Amino acid sequence: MEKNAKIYVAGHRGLVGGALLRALQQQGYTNIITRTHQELDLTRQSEVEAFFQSEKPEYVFLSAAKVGGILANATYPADFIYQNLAIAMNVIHAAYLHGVKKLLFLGSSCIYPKLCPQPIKEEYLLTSSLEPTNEAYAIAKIAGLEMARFYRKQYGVDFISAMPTNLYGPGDNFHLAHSHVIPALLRKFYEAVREQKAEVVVWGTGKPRREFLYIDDLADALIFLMNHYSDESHINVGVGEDVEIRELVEMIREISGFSGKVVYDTSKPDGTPRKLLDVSRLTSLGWKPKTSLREGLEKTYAWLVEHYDAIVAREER
Ligand SMILES: NC(=O)C1=CN([C@@H]2O[C@H](COP(=O)(O)OP(=O)(O)OC[C@H]3O[C@@H](n4cnc5c(N)ncnc54)[C@H](OP(=O)(O)O)[C@@H]3O)[C@@H](O)[C@H]2O)C=CC1
Ligand SMILES: C[C@H]1O[C@H](OP(=O)(O)OP(=O)(O)OC[C@H]2O[C@@H](n3cnc4c(=O)[nH]c(N)nc43)[C@H](O)[C@@H]2O)[C@@H](O)[C@@H](O)C1=O
Repeated sequence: MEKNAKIYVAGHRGLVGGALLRALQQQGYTNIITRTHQELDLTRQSEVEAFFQSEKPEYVFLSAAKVGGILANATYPADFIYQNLAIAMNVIHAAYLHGVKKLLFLGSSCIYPKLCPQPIKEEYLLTSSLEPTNEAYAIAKIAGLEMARFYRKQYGVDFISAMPTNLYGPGDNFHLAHSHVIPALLRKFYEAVREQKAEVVVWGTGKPRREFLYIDDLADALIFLMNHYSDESHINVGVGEDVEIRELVEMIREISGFSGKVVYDTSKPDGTPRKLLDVSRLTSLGWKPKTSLREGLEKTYAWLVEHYDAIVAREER
């Protein structure tokens, strides 16, 4: 990407899009275009085509999506499949129609089978059944990455797909019911300390393992891929190591200073037992993450403490 190239970051107010915007600006990219969800609903085909027709972006990071944690995915499967299919279909097709030089589509490690061999290589896609709690979202994301691949095959366009592991960091969604595990637990422990609660409730058995990538490292990886990767296969983006949810809980408990009881609510789903990505394809290109889990959690906790009142006020509106 040339420093003055016209770059569209879709979903720039989200966790990923926000970090991408910061990283692109820091790296000296000067011509970035954005639209809020309210200004441009990417599920509306004619609006998306009109936007591409008038703006003619050269590069597109497709980081807009309907996103949520395990419970949101399991509770609203129709919303997850409809919105994510529509966004992928509309943006990828409009990018082809309007001559976008390169597009990066974002999926997620949940596209792989529930009981996949570990660590998960890119080629394990579609080799057995999906995890039921996020099947609808995974099917939409698989459709998106396959669409990018088929457009490359038929039309010769440079569309690539990245599959990140679970992400976290400043600017995440901290909603107690709809968010992912790290923002939910950071908030639960912070509130327990602040309100002197006796216990913190963690969902599931605590036995599943998850791999976590800090959001600024992801943004750096995505810009790296836009500049250095061009292949029909999607590519995994992660750190190559994972932790048990119980270990994560202990780290967050320590950071928060909470000394009460931790209770596991086993009526809540565990989800897939493990989804550790094989990141050798990415590391062999010369990219690796910089932020340890402990450091990333500390930074995100500090961010939450600073923004807690604003987060609560926004939820109450
Ligand atoms: N968070 C994670 O752990 C992971 C995320 N990913 C992928 O990264 C991408 C971004 O996720 P993340 O940043 O976490 O998600 P967020 O929910 O933080 O952000 C998504 C953004 O997309 C926007 N958006 C949603 N629907 C529409 C729409 N119809 N039209 C226009 N804009 C829309 C949202 O705007 P608004 O809020 O106004 O609706 C929001 O700004 C997704 O593709 C996801 O699959 C992959 C792996 C893990
Ligand atoms: C990124 C990824 O994210 C989702 O999949 P997930 O990895 O299962 O996501 P999660 O972060 O919500 O949970 C991870 C683990 O943590 C446990 N857990 C404990 N306590 C809380 C808790 O308080 N909140 C949440 N959300 N989880 C908790 C929880 O029970 C589970 O065992 C999908 O949206 C999927 O589509 C996707 O792409």
